Amino acid sequence: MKKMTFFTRFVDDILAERKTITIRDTSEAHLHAGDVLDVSTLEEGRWFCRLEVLSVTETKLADLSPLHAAQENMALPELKALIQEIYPEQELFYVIQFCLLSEPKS
Ligand SMILES: CC(=O)Nc1ccn([C@@H]2O[C@H](CO)[C@@H](O)[C@H]2O)c(=O)n1
Repeated sequence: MKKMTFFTRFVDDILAERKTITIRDTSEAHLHAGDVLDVSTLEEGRWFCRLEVLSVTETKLADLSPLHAAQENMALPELKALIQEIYPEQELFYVIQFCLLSEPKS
C-alpha cells in the first residue's frame, strides 16, 4: 500500500474530517484517485489512519483559493505561508483531496 506522512499537529483535524486536502510538491505527484494510503506522523512514524485519494489536481501557489484554505481548516494567508515554509522556492503543487476510511469492525 502507498504511504503518506503528516505533521503530528494535523492528526486531530484529519481524524475529525476538518482537513480534507493536503498540498504537496512533485515528490507526491505519483498519487492517483482511488489510491488507499497508510498514513502516519512524520515526527514519530506513528500510524493513525487510512485515507482514500479522491482527486489529485495540479495547482500553482498563486491559484490557491479560500476554498483550499477552508479544506485545510485554515485561513488563506496562513496556508500560503505554511506551504512556502515547507516548500521554499516552489511554485507548482498538487492538491490531494482525500476521505477518511473507517476502521474495519473486529
Ligand atoms: C513529509 C511530510 O509529512 N510533509 C508534509 C507536507 C505538508 N503537510 C501539510 O499539508 C498541507 C499543505 O502543505 C498543510 O496542511 C501541511 O502542513 C504535512 O502535514 N506534511
